[in-house]
Amino acid sequence: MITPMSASSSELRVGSVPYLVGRPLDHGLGREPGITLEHDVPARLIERLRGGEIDVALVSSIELFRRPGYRYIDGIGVAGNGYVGSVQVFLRKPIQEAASIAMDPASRAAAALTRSLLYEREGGAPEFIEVPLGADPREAKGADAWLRIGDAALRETLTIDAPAWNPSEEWRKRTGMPFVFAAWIVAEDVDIEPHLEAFRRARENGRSAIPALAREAAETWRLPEAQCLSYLAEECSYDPGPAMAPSLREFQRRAALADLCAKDLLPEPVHL
Ligand SMILES: C=C(O[C@@H]1C=C(C(=O)O)C=C[C@H]1O)C(=O)O
Repeated sequence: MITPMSASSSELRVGSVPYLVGRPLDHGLGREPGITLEHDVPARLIERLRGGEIDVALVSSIELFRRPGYRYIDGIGVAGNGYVGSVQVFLRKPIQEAASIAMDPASRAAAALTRSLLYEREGGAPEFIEVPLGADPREAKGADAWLRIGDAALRETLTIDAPAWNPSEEWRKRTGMPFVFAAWIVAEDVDIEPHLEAFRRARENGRSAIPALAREAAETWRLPEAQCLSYLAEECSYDPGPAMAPSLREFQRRAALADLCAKDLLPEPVHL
């Protein structure tokens, strides 16, 4: 794979999600010397990380357990404390009765979480319908429910009182832990250490920017500012800290049981 000429070999090529939930962690990162920052949906970021087109990505935690050689920045990531308005399984039938669920094609972590939580459902797991990238899972033929992530899910949640099942809330009930949706995943042989300070600064700047981010989102989407703020500041957390590694391990254990990842990969944490 030929890398773009604009990225010199010493530049760290960083990817992040295009959703509001990524902003508190990547704030100003693209203006740091030696770093280029691009946004793309999680499924595409993973392809680009695997293909060597990017070096680091704020992306689906499950990827850590699907390929050897990754590391991750410890202590920071996109985590759900419980209910999270931007990761929803919207329902046409109650979750216990849904025979088929269409998956958001952009998602990898929420998709694996949903599958692993329903793996041992009483009466058997539902069928999971994969739809192509760019397609709307809501339109999948015959689906009793559909998973949606990101801004589209958040806006649907806050504007329509649609029945939904919340995977992150279910995870909290079952495990008592926050759920880590996304981590800064570092590709093999990438020298992240000289750039760690920039990632720490982005997190600090992002923390201070949360009220402004909530205000902007509320204006753009014509939503109540208080709800956007409670989404960013309370439902989501960006500093899972020492809870991060045990939560990731528990996710790996449960996902491996459902055959969704390797049970024995041990990605190394990079201390910030
Ligand atoms: C909370 C979210 O976390 C995310 C969910 C991801 C996934 O399902 O693969 C990946 C990165 C994050 O964007 C969200 O997108 O709403």
